[in-house]
Amino acid sequence: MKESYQLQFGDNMVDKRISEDSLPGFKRSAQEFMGKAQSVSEKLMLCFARGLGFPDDHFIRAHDVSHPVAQSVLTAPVQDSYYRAGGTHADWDLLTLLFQRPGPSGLEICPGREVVTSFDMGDTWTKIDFAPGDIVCNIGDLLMSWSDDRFKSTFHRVKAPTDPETDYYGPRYSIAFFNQPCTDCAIQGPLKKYPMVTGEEFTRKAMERNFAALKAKKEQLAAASAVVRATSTDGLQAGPVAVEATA
Ligand SMILES: O=C(O)CCC(=O)C(=O)O
Ligand SMILES: [Fe+2]
Repeated sequence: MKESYQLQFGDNMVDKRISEDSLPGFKRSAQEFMGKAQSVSEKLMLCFARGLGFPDDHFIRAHDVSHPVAQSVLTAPVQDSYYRAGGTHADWDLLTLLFQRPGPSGLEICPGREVVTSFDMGDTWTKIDFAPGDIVCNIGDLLMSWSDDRFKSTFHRVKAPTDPETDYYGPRYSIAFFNQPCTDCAIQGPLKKYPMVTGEEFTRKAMERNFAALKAKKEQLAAASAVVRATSTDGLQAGPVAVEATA
C-alpha cells in the first residue's frame, strides 16, 4: 500500500491543509521545510544555469514558488511485488530533492542508463543509502530537455524488499520535493535541439507519455501473466494424460 500527502506553496493549499487542531504546528513546520527545500533547489538551479551558459536566474525565474509541489510519500512494503512505489521511472520535473531518514532502504538508481534498453530490462541498479542529513537530487526530464540532453534524467525505482539479510521490511517514509516549471515559461536548450515549448505543454506531454508508458507496462504484465497461466494450465492437462498412459 502506498499513501501520499501533497503540499504546495501559496493559494493551492487553501482548504486542503490539515487543520491546526488535528496536527498542531504541522502547517508552520511544513512551510519552513518547503522554504528550505526551495532555497536548496535554487542553489542547484543556479549551478546548472551557469553550466549551460544561461543567466544565473534562468531556472529560478521559471520555478516561481507558487508552482513547485512537495510530495510526501508513505510506502508500506508490498512483499509479492518487484516494484514498490511506482516502478522504474525518471521524474519529469527539473530537479527532485529526496529526503528520508537513514535505515529504510529501497531507493535504487541507474546512473548512465542506456536509453536503448526497454524499461528496466538488463539494467544495473545501485542502492542508495541515506546518511543523516543527506539529500538526494535526481535530474528530471525537464532539465534533460532544457540542456539539449547534456544532463541525463536519473532512472530510479523503489524496490520491494526481497532479501531479509539486507533489505528493510518496515514502513517506509520519504519526501520528494519536485521542482515543476511555471506554466508560461519558455523551455529550450542553448543549442535549440528541441522546439521551444511552454511549461504547460512540457508538463502535459510528460504526463501523457508517463500514463501511456504505464498503460503499456500493465498490458505487457497482463500478457505475461496470461502466458504463465496458459503454460501452467497446459501442465495440469498433461498430468492426467501421462497418468492415464502409464496406468
Ligand atoms: O520514495 C522515494 O524514495 C522516491 C519516490 C519517487 O521516486 C517519486 O515519487 O517520484
Ligand atoms: Fe521519482
